[in-house]
Amino acid sequence: MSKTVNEKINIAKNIAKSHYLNQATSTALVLRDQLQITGLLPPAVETFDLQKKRALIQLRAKSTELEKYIFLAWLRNTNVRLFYRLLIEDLEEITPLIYTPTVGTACQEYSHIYPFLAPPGVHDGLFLSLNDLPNLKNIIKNYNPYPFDESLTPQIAVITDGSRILGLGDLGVNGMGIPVGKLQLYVAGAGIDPRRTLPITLDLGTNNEHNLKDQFYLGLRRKRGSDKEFFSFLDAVVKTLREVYPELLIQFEDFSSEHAFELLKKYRDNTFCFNDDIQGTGAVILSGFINAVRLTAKDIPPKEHRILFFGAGSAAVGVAKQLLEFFQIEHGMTEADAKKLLWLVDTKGLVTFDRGDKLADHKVYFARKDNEGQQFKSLTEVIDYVRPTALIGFSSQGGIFTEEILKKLARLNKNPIIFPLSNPKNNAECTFEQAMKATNNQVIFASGTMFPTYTEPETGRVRYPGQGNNMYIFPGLGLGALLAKPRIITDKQIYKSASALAYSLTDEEISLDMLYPKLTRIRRVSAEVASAVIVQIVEEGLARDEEVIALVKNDLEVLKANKGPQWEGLVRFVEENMWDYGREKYFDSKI
Ligand SMILES: O=C([O-])CC(=O)C(=O)O
Ligand SMILES: [Mg+2]
Repeated sequence: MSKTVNEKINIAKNIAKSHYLNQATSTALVLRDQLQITGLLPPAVETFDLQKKRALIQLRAKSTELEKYIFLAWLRNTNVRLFYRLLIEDLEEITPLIYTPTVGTACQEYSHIYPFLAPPGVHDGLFLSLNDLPNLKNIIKNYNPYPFDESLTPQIAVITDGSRILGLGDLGVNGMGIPVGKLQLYVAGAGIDPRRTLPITLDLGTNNEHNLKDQFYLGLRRKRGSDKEFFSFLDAVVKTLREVYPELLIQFEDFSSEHAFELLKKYRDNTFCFNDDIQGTGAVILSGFINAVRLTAKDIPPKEHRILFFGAGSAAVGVAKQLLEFFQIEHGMTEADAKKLLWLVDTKGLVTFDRGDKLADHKVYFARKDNEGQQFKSLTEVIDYVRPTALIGFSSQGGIFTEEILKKLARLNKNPIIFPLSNPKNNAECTFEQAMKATNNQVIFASGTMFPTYTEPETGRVRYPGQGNNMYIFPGLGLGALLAKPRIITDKQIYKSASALAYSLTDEEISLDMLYPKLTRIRRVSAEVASAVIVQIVEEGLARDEEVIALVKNDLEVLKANKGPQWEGLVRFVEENMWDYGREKYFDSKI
């Protein structure tokens, strides 16, 4: 419904200081008069381009990554569209500043940098503490970043309890940087409307002694309580969120492993939700693995891979489960045979049935039974025993893939697959450069946080590290689900997101041996991921959006008649539904 000029001005007056519609120095003089803000801005009227240029210069003048993070947070909270223009147009430069690795430092420092994050009236996200239990509904309604348009209710919430932030452990409410950061990637990567995102941090206390002693720590000063307390609080939060926003998609993020698995089990069949660390990371690594299998196919038949996980938390087990599906679906293996290709190592060594300790539930399924009573403790011992073709790190132990380990892998394989996936950068098990040098440039590599490219000294050839980060999956997965409107997210939808990502590589990317597409293509890639998810939702009979159902059926017919490229109509529809910083112009100088 289009608004009349007067309505627009009324809205504008109400929100003259709105961070969303703020055009600052781009506001036309006539509009400044109408809004009664003449004199409150310097006289020059600038273009959006010039504003962006100044913002970039200011950003680049900051001397530390944390200062850049603070600057960008301030920009986002005062001028949303300028911020997103910067992020979208300079994605490779800005993403590491708002997300991993810098977001890790920002979370560690959150209580110290807090006052500079949000000007009055602007909220970074919603905090729900145990003390809020009696009043959850009203508090949830307090979070309303755009009260002037009732259609702009939240569509996606990213929720953490701060108990396992990246590989940094329990950071309590300081974990707020993560939901905020992830939702910015939803906007940049898949065009979710920034006004419809809801970052939530739950405060159930923290076991982080450093935070508890820090005078500036902004959360409850108490330790985390029992599982019973945790699950009943989560029940109340999820139930109330669904009452207030029945169509809300919930992304669980950075919960401690045990809780993460339990929450997913509890809610996956009755709530519109997924877990990013288990399912999103699982999908993104599966996708990189599909391409790694392709690259090594002439030397290793897919069914002969031997995959060693160093680290056995939520992400590792999530990836292992998806690889299991891959070998069954794509290579016709039985579940039992596929499981034999996977080994898990935790802090006590190779995960075996007869190790003598009580295994956490999520590890039991993958515990080896064929170890003939032998136990293997150190990584070196395990590697000598398993002789892996692929080594996947989820240990949060920076540098643990030493030169010796990397060389061992290179002796065992022509092209060893090495994925040091722990975040942020300092926790990565090795760097790209180390892996290239130790393997004579033969490694097939992906990390969780992006490393720089590597130039082979002998040939001058530039090599590209893969970034196996779930930011290639969750934005597209979320967008697809929001458009098709299923009531739940199924494993098959997640699987389809992974294969769509794997097959989204262009010929150029394939010729460069890349495992993942270039980050600069993220919107197109997200559209392809979203489309694959939508098709799956329709095929499962779960779609509730008539337009989407009709589109998929139409594309199917075109496909059957061999008339055009697969799902092109759908991909276009998805792209048309992406928010863009330039699309709305309430403050156009014409009004
Ligand atoms: O945020 C990231 O970079 C990936 C992720 O979910 C995690 O490490 O927990
Ligand atoms: Mg995470």
